[in-house]
Amino acid sequence: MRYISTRGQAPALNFEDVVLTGMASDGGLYVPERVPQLSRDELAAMAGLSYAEIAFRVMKPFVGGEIDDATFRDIVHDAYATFSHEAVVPLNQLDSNHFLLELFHGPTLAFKDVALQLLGRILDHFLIKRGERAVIMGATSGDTGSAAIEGCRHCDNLDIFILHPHNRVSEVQRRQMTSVLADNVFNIAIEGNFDDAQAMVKASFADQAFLDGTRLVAVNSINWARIMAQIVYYVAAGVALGAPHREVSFCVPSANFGNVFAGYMAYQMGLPVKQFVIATNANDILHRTLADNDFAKRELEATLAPSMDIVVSSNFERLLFDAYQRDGEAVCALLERFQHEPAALAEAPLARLREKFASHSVDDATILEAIREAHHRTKELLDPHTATGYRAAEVCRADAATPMITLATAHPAKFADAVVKAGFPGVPLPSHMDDLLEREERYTVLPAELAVVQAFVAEHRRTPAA
Ligand SMILES: Cc1ncc(COP(=O)(O)O)c(C=O)c1O
Ligand SMILES: N[C@@H](CCOP(=O)(O)O)C(=O)O
Repeated sequence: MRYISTRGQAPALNFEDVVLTGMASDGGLYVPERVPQLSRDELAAMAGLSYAEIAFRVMKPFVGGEIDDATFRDIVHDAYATFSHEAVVPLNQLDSNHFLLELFHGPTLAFKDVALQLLGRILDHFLIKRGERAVIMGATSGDTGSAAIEGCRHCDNLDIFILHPHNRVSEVQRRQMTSVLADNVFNIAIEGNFDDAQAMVKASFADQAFLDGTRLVAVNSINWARIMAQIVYYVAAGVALGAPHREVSFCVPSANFGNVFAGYMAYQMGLPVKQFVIATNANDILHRTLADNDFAKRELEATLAPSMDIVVSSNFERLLFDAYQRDGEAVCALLERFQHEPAALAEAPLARLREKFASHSVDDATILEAIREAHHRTKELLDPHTATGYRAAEVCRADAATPMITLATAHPAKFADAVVKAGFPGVPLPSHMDDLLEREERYTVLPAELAVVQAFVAEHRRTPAA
Protein backbone atom coordinates (compact mmCIF):
# COMPACT_ATOMS: atom_id res chain seq x y z
CA MET A 1 0.00 0.00 0.00
CA ARG A 2 1.36 3.42 -0.98
CA TYR A 3 0.18 6.81 0.20
CA ILE A 4 0.24 9.98 -1.91
CA SER A 5 -0.07 13.65 -1.02
CA THR A 6 -3.21 15.70 -1.73
CA ARG A 7 -0.95 18.36 -3.25
CA GLY A 8 0.71 15.99 -5.66
CA GLN A 9 4.35 16.97 -5.11
CA ALA A 10 5.65 14.97 -2.12
CA PRO A 11 7.12 11.49 -2.52
CA ALA A 12 4.74 8.56 -2.02
CA LEU A 13 5.26 6.69 1.28
CA ASN A 14 4.54 3.22 2.62
CA PHE A 15 2.38 2.63 5.72
CA GLU A 16 5.22 2.69 8.25
CA ASP A 17 6.60 5.98 6.97
CA VAL A 18 3.18 7.59 6.66
CA VAL A 19 2.39 6.73 10.30
CA LEU A 20 5.77 8.01 11.48
CA THR A 21 5.18 11.46 10.01
CA GLY A 22 2.48 14.10 9.81
CA MET A 23 1.96 16.38 6.87
CA ALA A 24 3.51 15.67 3.49
CA SER A 25 6.56 17.76 2.58
CA ASP A 26 4.51 19.72 -0.01
CA GLY A 27 2.06 20.84 2.69
CA GLY A 28 -0.56 18.26 1.70
CA LEU A 29 -2.05 15.30 3.58
CA TYR A 30 -1.46 11.67 2.77
CA VAL A 31 -4.22 9.46 1.36
CA PRO A 32 -4.06 5.91 -0.01
CA GLU A 33 -3.05 5.77 -3.66
CA ARG A 34 -5.86 3.27 -4.21
CA VAL A 35 -8.76 2.75 -1.81
CA PRO A 36 -9.00 -0.92 -0.80
CA GLN A 37 -12.39 -2.49 -1.51
CA LEU A 38 -14.62 -4.53 0.79
CA SER A 39 -16.85 -6.83 -1.24
CA ARG A 40 -20.49 -7.41 -0.31
CA ASP A 41 -19.54 -10.89 0.91
CA GLU A 42 -16.74 -9.53 3.07
CA LEU A 43 -19.09 -6.95 4.58
CA ALA A 44 -21.84 -9.50 5.17
CA ALA A 45 -19.35 -11.81 6.90
CA MET A 46 -18.56 -9.08 9.45
CA ALA A 47 -22.05 -9.04 10.98
CA GLY A 48 -21.82 -10.47 14.47
CA LEU A 49 -18.02 -10.36 14.74
CA SER A 50 -16.30 -8.62 17.65
CA TYR A 51 -15.31 -4.97 17.15
CA ALA A 52 -11.63 -5.91 17.30
CA GLU A 53 -12.03 -8.53 14.60
CA ILE A 54 -13.90 -6.11 12.33
CA ALA A 55 -11.15 -3.57 13.00
CA PHE A 56 -8.46 -6.06 12.01
CA ARG A 57 -10.24 -6.96 8.75
CA VAL A 58 -11.01 -3.35 7.76
CA MET A 59 -7.52 -1.99 8.52
CA LYS A 60 -5.39 -4.90 7.27
CA PRO A 61 -5.23 -3.69 3.64
CA PHE A 62 -4.06 -0.22 4.75
CA VAL A 63 -1.21 -1.77 6.73
CA GLY A 64 -0.21 -3.65 3.59
CA GLY A 65 1.66 -6.45 5.39
CA GLU A 66 4.09 -4.04 7.09
CA ILE A 67 3.07 -5.42 10.47
CA ASP A 68 2.61 -9.19 10.44
CA ASP A 69 -0.98 -10.33 10.90
CA ALA A 70 -0.52 -11.97 14.30
CA THR A 71 1.18 -8.88 15.75
CA PHE A 72 -1.34 -6.50 14.23
CA ARG A 73 -4.22 -8.58 15.57
CA ASP A 74 -2.67 -8.40 19.06
CA ILE A 75 -2.21 -4.63 18.79
CA VAL A 76 -5.84 -4.18 17.75
CA HIS A 77 -7.17 -6.44 20.50
CA ASP A 78 -5.06 -4.68 23.16
CA ALA A 79 -6.21 -1.25 21.97
CA TYR A 80 -9.91 -2.06 22.24
CA ALA A 81 -9.60 -4.00 25.49
CA THR A 82 -9.16 -0.57 27.13
CA PHE A 83 -12.80 0.36 26.42
CA SER A 84 -15.33 0.04 29.22
CA HIS A 85 -18.16 -1.27 27.02
CA GLU A 86 -18.01 -4.82 25.71
CA ALA A 87 -19.23 -3.67 22.29
CA VAL A 88 -16.52 -0.93 22.29
CA VAL A 89 -18.80 1.44 20.32
CA PRO A 90 -22.38 0.39 21.13
CA LEU A 91 -25.35 1.44 19.02
CA ASN A 92 -28.18 2.91 21.03
CA GLN A 93 -31.62 3.08 19.40
CA LEU A 94 -33.29 6.46 19.96
CA ASP A 95 -36.47 5.87 17.99
CA SER A 96 -37.67 3.59 15.23
CA ASN A 97 -34.91 4.57 12.82
CA HIS A 98 -32.52 6.96 14.57
CA PHE A 99 -29.50 5.51 16.38
CA LEU A 100 -26.67 6.93 18.46
CA LEU A 101 -23.25 5.40 17.88
CA GLU A 102 -21.63 5.83 21.30
CA LEU A 103 -17.96 6.53 20.71
CA PHE A 104 -17.15 7.69 24.24
CA HIS A 105 -16.48 4.48 26.16
CA GLY A 106 -12.68 4.75 25.88
CA PRO A 107 -10.31 5.91 28.64
CA THR A 108 -10.76 9.66 28.02
CA LEU A 109 -14.46 9.63 27.12
CA ALA A 110 -14.39 10.90 23.52
CA PHE A 111 -14.23 9.33 20.06
CA LYS A 112 -10.53 10.19 19.80
CA ASP A 113 -9.69 7.15 21.96
CA VAL A 114 -10.77 4.82 19.17
CA ALA A 115 -7.87 5.93 16.98
CA LEU A 116 -5.36 7.01 19.60
CA GLN A 117 -5.40 3.82 21.64
CA LEU A 118 -4.37 2.13 18.41
CA LEU A 119 -1.97 4.78 17.09
CA GLY A 120 0.04 4.81 20.34
CA ARG A 121 0.58 1.06 20.05
CA ILE A 122 1.48 1.21 16.36
CA LEU A 123 4.02 3.99 17.01
CA ASP A 124 5.51 1.98 19.85
CA HIS A 125 5.80 -1.06 17.56
CA PHE A 126 7.58 0.81 14.75
CA LEU A 127 9.88 2.88 17.00
CA ILE A 128 11.03 -0.15 18.98
CA LYS A 129 11.62 -2.06 15.76
CA ARG A 130 13.73 0.81 14.41
CA GLY A 131 15.42 1.60 17.73
CA GLU A 132 14.38 5.23 17.20
CA ARG A 133 12.95 7.96 19.39
CA ALA A 134 10.53 10.65 18.26
CA VAL A 135 8.78 13.83 19.33
CA ILE A 136 5.01 14.22 19.07
CA MET A 137 3.51 17.66 18.57
CA GLY A 138 -0.27 17.84 18.66
CA ALA A 139 -2.88 20.57 18.74
CA THR A 140 -6.09 20.07 20.64
CA SER A 141 -9.37 21.83 21.22
CA GLY A 142 -9.73 19.50 24.19
CA ASP A 143 -10.25 15.86 23.27
CA THR A 144 -7.38 14.80 21.01
CA GLY A 145 -4.89 15.99 23.63
CA SER A 146 -5.96 13.73 26.47
CA ALA A 147 -6.58 10.78 24.15
CA ALA A 148 -3.10 11.18 22.63
CA ILE A 149 -1.46 11.44 26.05
CA GLU A 150 -3.36 8.39 27.26
CA GLY A 151 -2.56 6.44 24.10
CA CYS A 152 1.15 7.33 23.86
CA ARG A 153 2.44 8.05 27.35
CA HIS A 154 3.59 4.48 27.96
CA CYS A 155 5.79 4.60 24.87
CA ASP A 156 9.22 5.35 26.28
CA ASN A 157 10.50 6.30 22.82
CA LEU A 158 8.16 9.28 22.59
CA ASP A 159 8.12 12.78 24.05
CA ILE A 160 4.63 14.28 23.79
CA PHE A 161 3.94 18.00 23.44
CA ILE A 162 0.27 18.98 23.35
CA LEU A 163 -0.85 22.55 22.61
CA HIS A 164 -4.29 23.53 23.85
CA PRO A 165 -5.93 26.98 23.70
CA HIS A 166 -5.57 28.57 27.15
CA ASN A 167 -8.94 28.89 28.96
CA ARG A 168 -10.86 27.58 25.96
CA VAL A 169 -11.23 23.92 26.90
CA SER A 170 -13.53 22.58 29.62
CA GLU A 171 -12.12 22.02 33.12
CA VAL A 172 -12.44 18.25 32.78
CA GLN A 173 -10.69 18.30 29.41
CA ARG A 174 -7.83 20.42 30.76
CA ARG A 175 -7.34 18.31 33.85
CA GLN A 176 -7.40 15.08 31.85
CA MET A 177 -4.28 16.40 30.09
CA THR A 178 -2.52 18.44 32.74
CA SER A 179 -2.83 15.94 35.59
CA VAL A 180 -0.67 13.41 33.76
CA LEU A 181 2.67 14.12 35.41
CA ALA A 182 4.81 11.70 33.37
CA ASP A 183 8.34 12.73 32.35
CA ASN A 184 7.55 12.46 28.64
CA VAL A 185 4.33 14.55 28.69
CA PHE A 186 4.32 18.33 28.24
CA ASN A 187 1.16 20.42 28.12
CA ILE A 188 1.38 23.90 26.60
CA ALA A 189 -1.53 26.34 27.04
CA ILE A 190 -1.35 28.67 24.07
CA GLU A 191 -2.54 32.25 24.42
CA GLY A 192 -4.65 31.92 21.31
CA ASN A 193 -7.27 29.64 19.82
CA PHE A 194 -7.19 26.14 18.34
CA ASP A 195 -6.43 27.44 14.84
CA ASP A 196 -3.32 29.18 16.21
CA ALA A 197 -2.19 25.94 17.86
CA GLN A 198 -2.87 23.83 14.78
CA ALA A 199 -1.06 26.35 12.54
CA MET A 200 2.03 26.11 14.77
CA VAL A 201 1.98 22.32 14.65
CA LYS A 202 1.68 22.37 10.87
CA ALA A 203 4.46 24.96 10.55
CA SER A 204 6.66 22.71 12.69
CA PHE A 205 6.13 19.83 10.26
CA ALA A 206 6.92 22.11 7.33
CA ASP A 207 10.26 23.19 8.83
CA GLN A 208 11.71 20.74 11.37
CA ALA A 209 15.14 22.34 11.72
CA PHE A 210 14.39 23.22 15.37
CA LEU A 211 14.52 19.49 16.21
CA ASP A 212 18.02 18.91 14.80
CA GLY A 213 17.03 15.76 12.97
CA THR A 214 14.81 14.15 15.62
CA ARG A 215 11.71 12.63 14.04
CA LEU A 216 8.45 14.60 14.45
CA VAL A 217 5.21 12.59 14.49
CA ALA A 218 1.58 13.78 14.35
CA VAL A 219 -1.23 12.54 16.53
CA ASN A 220 -3.82 14.83 14.98
CA SER A 221 -5.96 13.58 12.15
CA ILE A 222 -3.36 14.78 9.67
CA ASN A 223 -1.80 11.39 10.53
CA TRP A 224 -3.38 8.82 8.19
CA ALA A 225 -3.58 6.17 10.94
CA ARG A 226 -6.13 8.37 12.77
CA ILE A 227 -8.46 8.20 9.76
CA MET A 228 -7.81 4.50 9.19
CA ALA A 229 -8.88 3.57 12.72
CA GLN A 230 -12.01 5.72 12.53
CA ILE A 231 -13.22 4.01 9.31
CA VAL A 232 -13.85 0.88 11.36
CA TYR A 233 -16.79 2.11 13.42
CA TYR A 234 -18.70 3.21 10.33
CA VAL A 235 -18.35 -0.29 8.93
CA ALA A 236 -19.21 -1.91 12.27
CA ALA A 237 -22.33 0.24 12.71
CA GLY A 238 -23.37 -0.24 9.08
CA VAL A 239 -23.18 -4.03 9.14
CA ALA A 240 -24.93 -4.12 12.54
CA LEU A 241 -27.89 -2.36 10.91
CA GLY A 242 -28.08 -4.52 7.81
CA ALA A 243 -25.37 -3.39 5.39
CA PRO A 244 -24.52 -4.43 2.73
CA HIS A 245 -28.16 -5.47 2.19
CA ARG A 246 -29.45 -2.00 3.06
CA GLU A 247 -28.12 1.54 3.05
CA VAL A 248 -27.48 3.57 6.18
CA SER A 249 -26.91 7.31 6.75
CA PHE A 250 -24.59 9.04 9.21
CA CYS A 251 -24.74 12.39 10.94
CA VAL A 252 -21.36 13.58 12.22
CA PRO A 253 -20.59 16.52 14.55
CA SER A 254 -17.73 18.02 12.55
CA ALA A 255 -14.87 20.49 12.74
CA ASN A 256 -11.42 19.27 11.70
CA PHE A 257 -13.30 16.83 9.43
CA GLY A 258 -11.32 13.70 10.25
CA ASN A 259 -14.36 11.89 11.58
CA VAL A 260 -16.73 12.38 8.68
CA PHE A 261 -13.88 11.87 6.21
CA ALA A 262 -13.33 8.43 7.75
CA GLY A 263 -17.02 7.72 7.06
CA TYR A 264 -16.56 8.82 3.48
CA MET A 265 -13.63 6.39 3.21
CA ALA A 266 -15.86 3.56 4.50
CA TYR A 267 -18.31 4.48 1.73
CA GLN A 268 -15.48 4.52 -0.84
CA MET A 269 -14.46 1.06 0.36
CA GLY A 270 -17.93 -0.30 -0.39
CA LEU A 271 -20.19 0.39 2.59
CA PRO A 272 -23.57 1.44 1.17
CA VAL A 273 -24.17 4.93 2.59
CA LYS A 274 -27.10 7.02 1.46
CA GLN A 275 -26.17 10.33 3.06
CA PHE A 276 -23.62 12.01 5.30
CA VAL A 277 -24.92 14.93 7.36
CA ILE A 278 -22.24 17.32 8.56
CA ALA A 279 -23.23 19.06 11.81
CA THR A 280 -21.33 22.18 12.85
CA ASN A 281 -21.58 24.62 15.73
CA ALA A 282 -21.53 28.39 15.10
CA ASN A 283 -18.09 27.93 13.52
CA ASP A 284 -19.87 26.96 10.37
CA ILE A 285 -17.36 27.11 7.52
CA LEU A 286 -18.12 23.53 6.45
CA HIS A 287 -21.85 24.29 6.30
CA ARG A 288 -21.34 27.63 4.52
CA THR A 289 -19.13 25.97 1.93
CA LEU A 290 -21.60 23.21 1.17
CA ALA A 291 -24.71 25.35 1.30
CA ASP A 292 -23.51 28.62 -0.25
CA ASN A 293 -20.05 27.88 -1.66
CA ASP A 294 -18.73 30.37 0.88
CA PHE A 295 -15.28 28.91 1.60
CA ALA A 296 -14.04 31.86 3.63
CA LYS A 297 -12.52 32.17 7.08
CA ARG A 298 -14.42 34.07 9.77
CA GLU A 299 -13.36 34.96 13.29
CA LEU A 300 -13.37 31.82 15.50
CA GLU A 301 -16.23 31.90 18.04
CA ALA A 302 -16.13 30.31 21.51
CA THR A 303 -19.22 28.06 21.75
CA LEU A 304 -20.80 25.54 24.12
CA ALA A 305 -19.27 22.79 21.96
CA PRO A 306 -15.64 23.92 22.38
CA SER A 307 -14.00 20.90 20.77
CA MET A 308 -15.60 22.00 17.50
CA ASP A 309 -14.32 25.60 17.77
CA ILE A 310 -12.23 25.32 14.63
CA VAL A 311 -12.20 27.38 11.45
CA VAL A 312 -9.39 25.86 9.40
CA SER A 313 -10.59 22.32 8.95
CA SER A 314 -7.61 20.11 8.08
CA ASN A 315 -9.22 17.07 6.55
CA PHE A 316 -11.55 18.95 4.26
CA GLU A 317 -8.47 18.96 2.03
CA ARG A 318 -8.65 15.18 1.74
CA LEU A 319 -12.26 15.39 0.56
CA LEU A 320 -11.45 18.23 -1.83
CA PHE A 321 -8.74 16.03 -3.36
CA ASP A 322 -11.43 13.52 -4.34
CA ALA A 323 -13.95 16.18 -5.34
CA TYR A 324 -11.29 17.65 -7.67
CA GLN A 325 -10.74 14.14 -9.04
CA ARG A 326 -7.30 13.89 -7.44
CA ASP A 327 -5.91 16.99 -9.15
CA GLY A 328 -3.28 18.00 -6.57
CA GLU A 329 -2.40 21.21 -8.36
CA ALA A 330 -6.01 22.45 -8.27
CA VAL A 331 -6.32 21.55 -4.57
CA CYS A 332 -3.07 23.35 -3.79
CA ALA A 333 -4.20 26.50 -5.68
CA LEU A 334 -7.58 26.53 -3.92
CA LEU A 335 -6.08 26.10 -0.44
CA GLU A 336 -3.43 28.72 -0.99
CA ARG A 337 -6.14 31.19 -2.06
CA PHE A 338 -8.19 30.21 1.02
CA GLN A 339 -5.27 31.09 3.33
CA HIS A 340 -5.29 34.71 2.16
CA GLU A 341 -8.78 35.59 0.86
CA PRO A 342 -12.35 34.27 0.64
CA ALA A 343 -12.40 31.33 -1.76
CA ALA A 344 -15.02 29.26 -3.58
CA LEU A 345 -15.05 25.75 -5.01
CA ALA A 346 -15.36 25.15 -8.73
CA GLU A 347 -18.86 24.11 -9.81
CA ALA A 348 -18.24 20.45 -10.66
CA PRO A 349 -16.40 19.50 -7.42
CA LEU A 350 -19.05 21.26 -5.34
CA ALA A 351 -21.80 19.38 -7.16
CA ARG A 352 -19.97 16.10 -6.46
CA LEU A 353 -19.85 16.89 -2.75
CA ARG A 354 -23.53 17.82 -2.64
CA GLU A 355 -24.48 14.41 -4.05
CA LYS A 356 -23.50 12.71 -0.79
CA PHE A 357 -23.20 15.42 1.87
CA ALA A 358 -25.80 17.63 3.54
CA SER A 359 -25.01 20.07 6.35
CA HIS A 360 -26.52 22.12 9.14
CA SER A 361 -25.12 24.61 11.62
CA VAL A 362 -26.38 24.71 15.23
CA ASP A 363 -25.94 27.77 17.47
CA ASP A 364 -25.54 27.68 21.26
CA ALA A 365 -29.22 28.27 22.06
CA THR A 366 -30.17 25.40 19.76
CA ILE A 367 -27.54 23.13 21.33
CA LEU A 368 -29.23 23.64 24.72
CA GLU A 369 -32.66 23.10 23.18
CA ALA A 370 -31.45 19.89 21.48
CA ILE A 371 -30.00 18.54 24.76
CA ARG A 372 -33.37 19.14 26.46
CA GLU A 373 -35.40 17.78 23.57
CA ALA A 374 -33.33 14.59 23.23
CA HIS A 375 -33.61 13.97 26.96
CA HIS A 376 -37.35 14.58 26.96
CA ARG A 377 -37.92 12.22 24.04
CA THR A 378 -35.36 9.50 24.68
CA LYS A 379 -34.05 9.92 28.26
CA GLU A 380 -30.51 10.24 26.82
CA LEU A 381 -28.33 13.09 28.10
CA LEU A 382 -26.24 14.25 25.15
CA ASP A 383 -23.00 16.18 25.29
CA PRO A 384 -23.12 19.52 23.41
CA HIS A 385 -21.21 18.18 20.38
CA THR A 386 -23.49 15.20 19.98
CA ALA A 387 -26.43 17.58 20.38
CA THR A 388 -25.39 19.41 17.20
CA GLY A 389 -25.57 16.06 15.43
CA TYR A 390 -28.92 15.12 16.96
CA ARG A 391 -30.45 18.36 15.67
CA ALA A 392 -28.76 18.29 12.25
CA ALA A 393 -29.89 14.69 11.67
CA GLU A 394 -33.49 15.73 12.21
CA VAL A 395 -33.23 18.74 9.93
CA CYS A 396 -31.28 17.14 7.08
CA ARG A 397 -32.17 13.47 6.83
CA ALA A 398 -33.08 12.53 3.26
CA ASP A 399 -35.82 10.04 4.20
CA ALA A 400 -37.29 8.28 7.21
CA ALA A 401 -36.77 4.76 5.85
CA THR A 402 -32.96 4.73 5.90
CA PRO A 403 -31.49 4.20 9.37
CA MET A 404 -29.80 7.42 10.54
CA ILE A 405 -26.78 6.93 12.79
CA THR A 406 -25.73 10.01 14.73
CA LEU A 407 -22.22 9.81 16.12
CA ALA A 408 -22.08 10.50 19.87
CA THR A 409 -18.59 11.94 19.99
CA ALA A 410 -18.12 12.64 23.71
CA HIS A 411 -19.49 11.81 27.14
CA PRO A 412 -21.60 14.61 28.69
CA ALA A 413 -19.50 14.53 31.90
CA LYS A 414 -16.72 16.30 29.98
CA PHE A 415 -18.95 19.33 29.40
CA ALA A 416 -20.71 19.99 32.68
CA ASP A 417 -21.18 23.71 31.88
CA ALA A 418 -23.38 23.05 28.88
CA VAL A 419 -25.28 20.29 30.64
CA VAL A 420 -26.03 22.56 33.61
CA LYS A 421 -26.99 25.43 31.30
CA ALA A 422 -29.46 23.08 29.63
CA GLY A 423 -31.14 22.66 33.03
CA PHE A 424 -29.65 19.38 34.33
CA PRO A 425 -27.86 18.96 37.66
CA GLY A 426 -24.64 17.72 35.99
CA VAL A 427 -23.20 14.30 35.23
CA PRO A 428 -20.87 12.31 37.49
CA LEU A 429 -17.45 11.37 36.11
CA PRO A 430 -16.84 7.64 35.74
CA SER A 431 -15.11 6.02 38.72
CA HIS A 432 -11.62 5.98 37.18
CA MET A 433 -11.80 9.79 37.17
CA ASP A 434 -13.38 10.19 40.62
CA ASP A 435 -10.57 12.38 41.94
CA LEU A 436 -9.79 14.23 38.68
CA LEU A 437 -10.77 17.62 40.07
CA GLU A 438 -8.34 17.25 42.99
CA ARG A 439 -5.32 15.96 41.06
CA GLU A 440 -2.17 18.08 40.77
CA GLU A 441 -1.81 19.83 37.40
CA ARG A 442 1.26 20.78 35.36
CA TYR A 443 1.29 22.96 32.27
CA THR A 444 3.10 25.92 30.77
CA VAL A 445 1.37 28.99 29.36
CA LEU A 446 3.09 30.31 26.22
CA PRO A 447 2.26 33.05 23.70
CA ALA A 448 1.04 31.93 20.28
CA GLU A 449 4.48 32.47 18.78
CA LEU A 450 6.05 29.71 16.75
CA ALA A 451 9.64 30.43 17.76
CA VAL A 452 8.76 30.40 21.47
CA VAL A 453 6.85 27.13 21.22
CA GLN A 454 9.55 25.46 19.15
CA ALA A 455 12.25 26.59 21.59
CA PHE A 456 10.21 25.06 24.45
CA VAL A 457 9.89 21.76 22.60
CA ALA A 458 13.57 21.69 21.63
CA GLU A 459 14.63 22.40 25.21
CA HIS A 460 12.33 19.94 26.98
CA ARG A 461 12.40 16.90 24.72
CA ARG A 462 14.32 14.03 26.23
CA THR A 463 15.34 12.93 22.78
CA PRO A 464 18.97 13.83 22.08
CA ALA A 465 19.83 15.54 18.79
CA ALA A 466 20.46 13.03 16.01
C1 LIG B 1 -16.34 15.84 21.00
C2 LIG B 1 -16.00 16.18 19.59
N1 LIG B 1 -16.97 16.16 18.68
C3 LIG B 1 -16.73 16.46 17.39
C4 LIG B 1 -15.47 16.85 16.97
C5 LIG B 1 -15.26 17.12 15.52
O1 LIG B 1 -14.60 16.04 14.91
P1 LIG B 1 -13.68 16.26 13.64
O2 LIG B 1 -12.63 17.22 14.03
O3 LIG B 1 -13.13 14.90 13.34
O4 LIG B 1 -14.55 16.79 12.56
C6 LIG B 1 -14.43 16.90 17.90
C7 LIG B 1 -13.05 17.30 17.54
O5 LIG B 1 -12.72 17.81 16.54
C8 LIG B 1 -14.70 16.54 19.23
O6 LIG B 1 -13.71 16.53 20.13
N1 LIG C 1 -11.58 18.40 18.37
C1 LIG C 1 -10.23 18.06 18.27
C2 LIG C 1 -9.44 18.97 17.37
C3 LIG C 1 -8.27 18.27 16.75
O1 LIG C 1 -8.76 17.36 15.82
P1 LIG C 1 -7.96 16.15 15.23
O2 LIG C 1 -9.02 15.14 14.94
O3 LIG C 1 -7.27 16.64 14.03
O4 LIG C 1 -6.98 15.65 16.23
C4 LIG C 1 -9.68 18.00 19.68
O5 LIG C 1 -10.45 17.66 20.56
O6 LIG C 1 -8.54 18.26 19.94
